[in-house]
Amino acid sequence: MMEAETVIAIRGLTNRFGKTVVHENLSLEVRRGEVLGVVGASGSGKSVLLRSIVGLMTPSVGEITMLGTDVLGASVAARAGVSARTGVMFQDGALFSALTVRENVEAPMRETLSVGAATRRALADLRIALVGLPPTAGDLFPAALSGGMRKRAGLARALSLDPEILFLDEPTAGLDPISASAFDTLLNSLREALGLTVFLVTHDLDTLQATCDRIAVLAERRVLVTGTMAEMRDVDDPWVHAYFHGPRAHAALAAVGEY
Ligand SMILES: Nc1ncnc2c1ncn2[C@@H]1O[C@H](COP(=O)(O)OP(=O)(O)OP(=O)(O)O)[C@@H](O)[C@H]1O
Repeated sequence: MMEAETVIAIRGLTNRFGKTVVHENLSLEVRRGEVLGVVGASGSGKSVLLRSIVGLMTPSVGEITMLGTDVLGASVAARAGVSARTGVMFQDGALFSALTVRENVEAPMRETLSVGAATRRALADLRIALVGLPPTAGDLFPAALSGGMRKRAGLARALSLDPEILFLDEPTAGLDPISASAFDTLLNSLREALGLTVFLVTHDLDTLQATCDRIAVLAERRVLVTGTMAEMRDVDDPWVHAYFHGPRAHAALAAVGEY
């Protein structure tokens, strides 16, 4: 079998804030087409890792290659070229409250695509339909949306430029279990339809079970272990054991008949 292409390679990453060392010599690879779930205790540096990769912060030390570009050493233009091939959905959706959903989805296009207003609008409406929002949602402001709809709107904006890699920070946090499960289903169908690579930060064991090919555990300032959900159950580490054998893990696995 051919090895899948590596689309993100992180080597020797160190992040510190003053005396706090969040990451030290961290390495991780993400392969094309996979959904990689990133888990770890609160404060283990999941968000800092995501922010380092997408260029929202500059790591103290290390190398990050994304889609073949050394992003930390790249020119602003090269960096922007890589960003245009990725989409990011932040935990609260991070929508502009003064813009409608459609305008939010159009925002990344305005900076990157040289297309007219009508085409931009049509592309935005396609994304809105893709994430399962009704056509009327395009004219609404974020404040008028339910939590689940706001997540979908954030996802539509992350998909604005038809990205190859999608970054999701806690996409199901704050959703009721039915909405969370609907989001997992949506992610699976989009991933299939669009051939996405997904970097997913989550605490949600049901989401890990339902969507991820591989899991990376952040602990001790690095990626302690990577593997499938099943492999995580055999990892000999107190945090990993507690997380993947706790009552919530049992419930998540029981739901799919694996326990
Ligand atoms: N801009 C910053 N300045 C100083 N410290 C920061 C900054 N951003 C993050 N940190 C620190 O880095 C550590 C990791 O934070 P991060 O938000 O990545 O954790 P996390 O794993 O995403 O946690 P959670 O699961 O609670 O969201 C924390 O100790 C945090 O206080």
